[in-house]
Amino acid sequence: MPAHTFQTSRPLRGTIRVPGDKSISHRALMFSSLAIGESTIHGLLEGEDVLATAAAMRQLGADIERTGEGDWRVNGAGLGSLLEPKNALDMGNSGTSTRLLMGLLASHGFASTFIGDASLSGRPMKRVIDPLGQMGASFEASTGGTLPLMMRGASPAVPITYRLPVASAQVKSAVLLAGLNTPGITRVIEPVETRDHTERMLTGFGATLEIGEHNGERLIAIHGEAELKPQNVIVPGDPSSAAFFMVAALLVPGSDIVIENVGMNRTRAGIVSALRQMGGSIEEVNAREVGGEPVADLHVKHSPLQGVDIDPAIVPSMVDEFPVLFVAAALAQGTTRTTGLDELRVKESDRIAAMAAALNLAGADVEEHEDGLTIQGTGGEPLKGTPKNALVKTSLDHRIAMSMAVAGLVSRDGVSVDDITPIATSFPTFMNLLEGAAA
Ligand SMILES: O=C(O)C1=C[C@@H](OP(=O)(O)O)[C@@H](O)[C@H](O)C1
Ligand SMILES: C=C(OP(=O)(O)O)C(=O)O
Repeated sequence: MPAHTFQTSRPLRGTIRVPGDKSISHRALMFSSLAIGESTIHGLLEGEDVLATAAAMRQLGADIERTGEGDWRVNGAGLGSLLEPKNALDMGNSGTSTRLLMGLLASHGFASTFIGDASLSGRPMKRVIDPLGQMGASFEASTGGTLPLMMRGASPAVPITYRLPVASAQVKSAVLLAGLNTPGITRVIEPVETRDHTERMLTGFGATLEIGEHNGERLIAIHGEAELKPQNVIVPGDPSSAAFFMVAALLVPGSDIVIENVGMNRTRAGIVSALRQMGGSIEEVNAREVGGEPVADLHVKHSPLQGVDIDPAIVPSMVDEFPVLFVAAALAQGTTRTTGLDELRVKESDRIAAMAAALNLAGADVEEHEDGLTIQGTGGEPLKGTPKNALVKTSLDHRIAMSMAVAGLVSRDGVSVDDITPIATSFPTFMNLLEGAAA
């Protein structure tokens, strides 16, 4: 467990690029593995979560090769031709790998076992077991529906119409991926829109999807027994990773940076709106489309921030960015109130409790509620930092580690975190980029 102390930073300057989008990288590997023939992927995130997906797709019969930095080549066997895995599929720390692959394999007629680390083994899987069970898959899971878990897929599976009980792109995607190899039409109703990479990318790979409306809610229909065609995928930079540098540059006096090539998909870009609402100067330059996704360079300058009430309707479009938003709020002028964050309690850690504990330890004024935090900001004064010999608990959660790294940049005595290894799950170049930007 390598601990690390993050100290006051010089201004962040220059132009940086964050690694490829994690959600898109997982899907690029999965969908390429289902297409017959050779796909290429450029800008793939080479973080541990995505590497877990690559390893699993290899176990299922895909031929996957790294040809250069972020460049990958995939030869897929075709939908329905995946092989029964000989060993358990090790999903590491990754909820996305687990839930999307469970969906995909639910309509393949063989058994697979899913295992993961201590964090992933505590996360709820009933949310995918329920709809996939309705489609015909059967399960042996730990009591409470957690990993380790054995699933036997159904062949043929039964198409269903499923209304999402939680706003989750992972659950939506699991059902749609199960629908790919299911005769007929599988439908998902989404009361609250979540990230739409699965819909966009499956369409790009040649599947037939219809997006409509049902009683005012978003309806996605996928035609089963699809034939996917190989693609050249270009992965845009991850807005969830860029968020750490946005907040760092807003908070550290004198900062002025450009973060190039950041994905600005409407269903992901809530953090930019929220930080602007707080008074942050974030300018979108050179807006363009890359690989079917909107992308821009973000010019971020140090700004005094104001506390705000965050509208819970924005939550799905920035669900992973709340830990670092809490850090921005801790340095803002006045009170920030967040609500509707129940889903944060079932991420890699309970991110509401973990950030309340971490920020309070670092000298912030944070009150925890059932579904959010209320934070009294310092008005730009540095946080005190963690007391001597006290460490922030990161609980196998990369986003807690990186958020508290940003807090350390604006602290008097530094912020010490107990373990920085989880950062490699989503952002293996974080430490180098941070050092470079503040050099
Ligand atoms: O579909 C995806 O790629 C993801 C969906 C979100 O999870 P939920 O669907 O559980 O909210 C998000 O937190 C995760 O980092 C990636
Ligand atoms: C929640 C996250 O990922 P996952 O669910 O894939 O573990 C995340 O990256 O913040």
